[in-house]
Amino acid sequence: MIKIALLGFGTVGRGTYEILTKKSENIKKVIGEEVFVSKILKRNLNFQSEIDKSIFTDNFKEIVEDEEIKLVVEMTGDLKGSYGYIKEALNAGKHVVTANKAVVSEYFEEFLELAEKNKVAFLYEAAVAGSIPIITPLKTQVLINDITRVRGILNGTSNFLLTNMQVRKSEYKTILKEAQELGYAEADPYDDVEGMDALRKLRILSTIAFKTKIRNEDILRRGISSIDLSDIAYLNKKNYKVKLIAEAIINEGKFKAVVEPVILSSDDELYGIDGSVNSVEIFGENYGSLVFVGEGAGSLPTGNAIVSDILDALSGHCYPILIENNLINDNENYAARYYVRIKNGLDLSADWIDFIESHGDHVIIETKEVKREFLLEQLKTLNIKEEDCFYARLN
Ligand SMILES: NC(=O)C1=CN([C@@H]2O[C@H](COP(=O)(O)OP(=O)(O)OC[C@H]3O[C@@H](n4cnc5c(N)ncnc54)[C@H](OP(=O)(O)O)[C@@H]3O)[C@@H](O)[C@H]2O)C=CC1
Ligand SMILES: N[C@@H](CC=O)C(=O)O
Repeated sequence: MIKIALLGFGTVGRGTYEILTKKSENIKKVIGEEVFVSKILKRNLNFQSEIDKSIFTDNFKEIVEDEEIKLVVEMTGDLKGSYGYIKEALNAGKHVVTANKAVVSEYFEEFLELAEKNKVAFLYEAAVAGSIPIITPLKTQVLINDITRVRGILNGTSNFLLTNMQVRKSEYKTILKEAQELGYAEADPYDDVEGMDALRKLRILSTIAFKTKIRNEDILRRGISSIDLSDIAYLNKKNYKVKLIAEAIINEGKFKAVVEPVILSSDDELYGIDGSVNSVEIFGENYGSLVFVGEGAGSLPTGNAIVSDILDALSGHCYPILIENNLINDNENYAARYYVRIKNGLDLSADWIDFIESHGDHVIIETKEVKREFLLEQLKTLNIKEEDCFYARLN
């Protein structure tokens, strides 16, 4: 019997436990032994449980000091706590599997080094794009294929929000509440709607894909919280959709990386990716693009990615990642055409504007191709706060 411990028993922890229990016979066949959850860490032990309460603990020492526990699954979402748990578990010679993109994106290289030093696996498939197996195939792809671009919808909550605003014409706040109730959103949904969560996932994906260290602070970010139903109605009329897109691209030793709302026409690969579904496209020299699609959040979808990692860690099926490039950040040259919605009544005769249309108390602008920084400067000059306007890249 192989003993493992779960840290956290919320949306993801419960999904993981359910799959491990339901599929225990298959898992035993592959691993050769029963994989048994012997401890579950929680902060609050005063709760109703359908499973034996004696396996719950609020004391991490009971897990890290138990030599029989070979693998720890971190699913707490707490940045500070999880950093300590993961570090201690790796140093204690235990494999670690996590769903926590906040901690992975912050301490990625440190955890990889610790895992290597202690000869254990450190796996994080569930931290990027929920159910989609992307990390594992990407690690293989980079060995045989130069990846030049990664692009995707990496946050289920914001996609659920944008889809439902468009389809049901419901208000932003109503749908965000639903996403929270469905267990899609982060503890602080700011991370979802302001693009932080997608940025962390892009940091992990692009670091692996481009074999270079791309940090959270190397990525430009703009969220969707200032969108309103007037933007959706305007875009809908033109048969466009807006999506929060994460994209990183390399060109001649330089990279650009951004998370921002993008307006898509119906011929775009990501146009039909709706609800809490995510999609990742990778572009490689041996093919045009590979597209991965699947549920981006939720209990069983994420639990599925966790259990896949548990199987890989226990059976030794883990490729390392390579960091061998030193690409230069070229975000200052990031340029695009933008849709901008701002209040009416401003003096807007400017040569960066391609098209302008008045809609009651606001105007809609389509810009010429401008540097992103230039657009932000123009908005500042016009005295427009970021939260008082909505802008999105025109694809
Ligand atoms: N929800 C989703 O769809 C997805 C989530 N993730 C990631 O998975 C992780 C977990 O998310 P989710 O399951 O939704 O979160 P939940 O809030 O539903 O559950 C968190 C669990 O962790 C426990 N916990 C929190 N902090 C600590 C701590 N310091 N020490 C011990 N236990 C702690 C909580 O215990 P208690 O209740 O006792 O406080 C709770 O059981 C996060 O990193 C999230 O980003 C990744 C992909 C998808
Ligand atoms: N909050 C995240 C959960 C999965 O990573 C999301 O909405 O995508």
